[in-house]
Amino acid sequence: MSDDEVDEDLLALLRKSLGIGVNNAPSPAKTGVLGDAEYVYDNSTDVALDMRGTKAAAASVWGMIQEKDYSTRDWSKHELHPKAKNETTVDFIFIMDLLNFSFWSEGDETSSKFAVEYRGKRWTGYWSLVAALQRALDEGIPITSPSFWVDEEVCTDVYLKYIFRSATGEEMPMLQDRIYCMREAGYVLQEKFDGSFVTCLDEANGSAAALVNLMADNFPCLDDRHRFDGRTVRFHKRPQILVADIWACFEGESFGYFHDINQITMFPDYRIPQMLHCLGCLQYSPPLESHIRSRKPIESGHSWELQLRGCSIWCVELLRREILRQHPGTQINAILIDFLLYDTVKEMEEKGVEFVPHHRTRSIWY
Ligand SMILES: Nc1nc2c(c(CN[C@H]3C=C[C@H](O)[C@@H]3O)cn2[C@@H]2O[C@H](COP(=O)(O)O)[C@@H](O)[C@H]2O)c(=O)[nH]1
Repeated sequence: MSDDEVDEDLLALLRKSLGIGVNNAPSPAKTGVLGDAEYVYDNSTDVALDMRGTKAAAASVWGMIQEKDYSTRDWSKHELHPKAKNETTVDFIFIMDLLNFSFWSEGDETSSKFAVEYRGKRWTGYWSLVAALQRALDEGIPITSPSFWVDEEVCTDVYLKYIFRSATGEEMPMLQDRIYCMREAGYVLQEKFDGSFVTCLDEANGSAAALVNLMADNFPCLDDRHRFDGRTVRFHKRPQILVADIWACFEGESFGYFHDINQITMFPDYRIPQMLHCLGCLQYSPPLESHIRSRKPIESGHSWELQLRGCSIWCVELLRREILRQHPGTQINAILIDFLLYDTVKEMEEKGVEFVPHHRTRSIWY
């Protein structure tokens, strides 16, 4: 723990013991990830939100939701997403989101990036992961079983390299880190949760926030927290998208029931900030914009990266509030806005739309 972390905790302890500031404890909405995102937004110097752009974007996001009749049902419509509403699908989503990070290629867009051949198609990005998992299951490999991940006799690194083999000359980015995540998560599930993620769901007892915290507290490779401007900020992108994927897949029923699902925020990755900039919601300072346009890397934990992630979370929260203001009573949350933005940016990319590039931070957090 660094010095200023100790000071902060000591201060909190002192305040509590003196009864100072207790009654102005942060409102429920301001604790957790959303509160941390707002703190980053309030203290950002290289990323800003354009209020006019955000207002206009709220109208177009609402229009897209209406036009597509977008809902949790869309999750299962994706060709590669599992369809069965049972425990095997929960296991699939766990390994999928455990490894759901960093698919962008070091090369420029023309180079042959990592791709997985499956069902006669070449899948890239996030879909390359989903395709590799489905392909492994088709080949009779128990890729969703934690007991397989920890059996280093059978599930060797070489075997995993085969399982995640590429259809191009470029291997899966951060493969060794992914293998490490599988081993670590496998041991944690075996030692603490009877070898199954369903036990974690049971322990969370229908609370999305409890499940996110349980994952961040027990799975170090999911504990997506960083130091920003003298404070620890939590983004917890993969625990949150895991909860969201289960909620959407099961359409809020059975394993997907969470009474507090609306506490889940946007998932700060590298795609949505790009889309929010394209929509005119996010603005970059000239040095940051030129850095991103020239595809230069930004180190994990750098202030620029944390500003991009934190301001994106806060931006989607403002989009959600604006949609609710324009259309009171509508059933919309940060998850559906996020999913829609991701799918839209991928559709636009398919159509060859030119974007300002996404930022390039190599990390296991997203
Ligand atoms: N914020 C957010 N980030 C998302 C997704 C998804 C896919 N979710 C599916 C489930 C429901 C939705 O309808 C989607 O069909 C992947 N990612 C992240 O993007 C990056 C991959 O980008 P690219 O290399 O271009 O595929 C990587 O960090 C990955 O973790 C999302 O939905 N939201």
